Amino acid sequence: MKVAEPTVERLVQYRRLLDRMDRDKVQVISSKEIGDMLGFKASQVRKDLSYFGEIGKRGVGYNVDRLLKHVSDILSPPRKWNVGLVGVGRLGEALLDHKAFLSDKYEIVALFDVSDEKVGETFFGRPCFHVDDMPEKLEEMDIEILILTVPKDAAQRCVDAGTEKGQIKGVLNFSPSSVVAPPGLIVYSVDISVELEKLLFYLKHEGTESI
Ligand SMILES: NC(=O)c1ccc[n+]([C@@H]2O[C@H](COP(=O)([O-])OP(=O)(O)OC[C@H]3O[C@@H](n4cnc5c(N)ncnc54)[C@H](O)[C@@H]3O)[C@@H](O)[C@H]2O)c1
Repeated sequence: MKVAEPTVERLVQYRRLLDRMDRDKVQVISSKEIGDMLGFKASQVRKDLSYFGEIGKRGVGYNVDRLLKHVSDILSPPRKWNVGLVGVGRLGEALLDHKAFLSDKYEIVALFDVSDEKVGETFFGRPCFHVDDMPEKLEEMDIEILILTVPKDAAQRCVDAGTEKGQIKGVLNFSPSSVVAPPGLIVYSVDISVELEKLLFYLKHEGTESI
């Protein structure tokens, strides 16, 4: 099923909000309330949530607990993904140290680098291995996702090493370079400067509705 990226981004926001509501013991929530809190139209919320199967009843609202489970199941299967982070530099360490990266859906279990000062060390409780040992370590530690926080020129080599034994399914690429991926591998690139440019665009065209 092909789902547009803005829809997935909204689903992530729904899950965060519902998680908070659930912890606050809120039992029922309407599409209008969700929309008001997140800055979306109620019709958009209803459309997103019904796309994967009807769950709420018109005029009654959604049961928070059920909707949270529904959205969580859509976003990720009920399992925990092991993640490897490649490039333990400024950005890599900042990500490792951030509580936003604590989740029951994924866990960074191993680190990879080329620096003699880092290989063999432990960072925030995770062992750092040499990139040359990546194919074996990924298999051994059942890692299926890579986060790349390496310099631009190193990104392709890391993807190649990561996919050598064919078990990597997804790559979150922070380096400012596009990489060639074998068929079936999902590469998702994140660039804060691109996001800032998008923000500047919307500020320039004030009143343009963001998606
Ligand atoms: N996407 C974003 O918004 C964003 C923001 C900041 C930085 N970046 C990018 O993230 C990357 C890392 O930035 P940084 O400031 O942390 O750099 P850094 O120099 O502090 O860290 C890079 C790390 O990668 C390691 N490394 C180098 N070659 C490697 C290889 N072949 N295999 C494995 N590890 C290798 C280095 O030893 C170092 O530990 C850069 O490409 C930078 O442009 C992206």
